[in-house]
Amino acid sequence: MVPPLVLDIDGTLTDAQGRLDPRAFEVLPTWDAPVILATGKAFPYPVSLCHYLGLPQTVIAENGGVVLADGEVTFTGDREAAQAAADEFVARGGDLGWDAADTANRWRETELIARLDADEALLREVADEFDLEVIDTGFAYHIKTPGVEKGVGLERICETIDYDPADFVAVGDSVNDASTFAVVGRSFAVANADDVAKDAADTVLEQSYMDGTLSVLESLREEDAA
Ligand SMILES: O=C(O)COP(=O)(O)O
Ligand SMILES: [Mg+2]
Repeated sequence: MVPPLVLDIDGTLTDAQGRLDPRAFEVLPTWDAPVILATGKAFPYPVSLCHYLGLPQTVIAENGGVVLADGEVTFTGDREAAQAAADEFVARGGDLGWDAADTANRWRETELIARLDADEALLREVADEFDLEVIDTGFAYHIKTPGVEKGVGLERICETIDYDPADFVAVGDSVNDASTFAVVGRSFAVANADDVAKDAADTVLEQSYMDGTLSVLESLREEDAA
């Protein structure tokens, strides 16, 4: 049997611009074990991706703030505190960087994000005053509750499905994947990963983005066939 997978989305199943690599449609629907998408994106993004990939909806969104397994959703993280911090950031002259529709945040339930061209120093200063943290995933700054992590979300999912976190193989690219890497059996950072993810991973891959992820999936299939 191939092992279950917990896969980051941006930087891991995408290219550098965040566009989904179409090879995901070949390899993920035919994976013969659970595939969990674990992302910093808002809940609708991984749900839609599961829908269009034809995968069961088992997802970790908002860096662990939102978890869906077996038709049940759970939330952790203080969205109101994140909103208060964001309002204060704007009051002090900051700009989250989104247009009026703000599709990056409008469905967020446990945290908020700012564009990478936002004033990082001011964002960190304000977040600190609200006992929140700021993480830089390489795709956005997340204003989040400390302790809300993808790895905790995976542990919660494992309480409802018949697997242990240690059964999983993880692939990821950034600081928000380190907690996943800490609880799974085997972890891989793609070559484009940040230093935190590289340090946390068991293995740093030679290839970047989906090329790196596919190299892991191919070798897992070879191990299974051997
Ligand atoms: O939302 C982000 O900032 C990054 O998303 P990811 O966790 O899927 O890489
Ligand atoms: Mg990522």
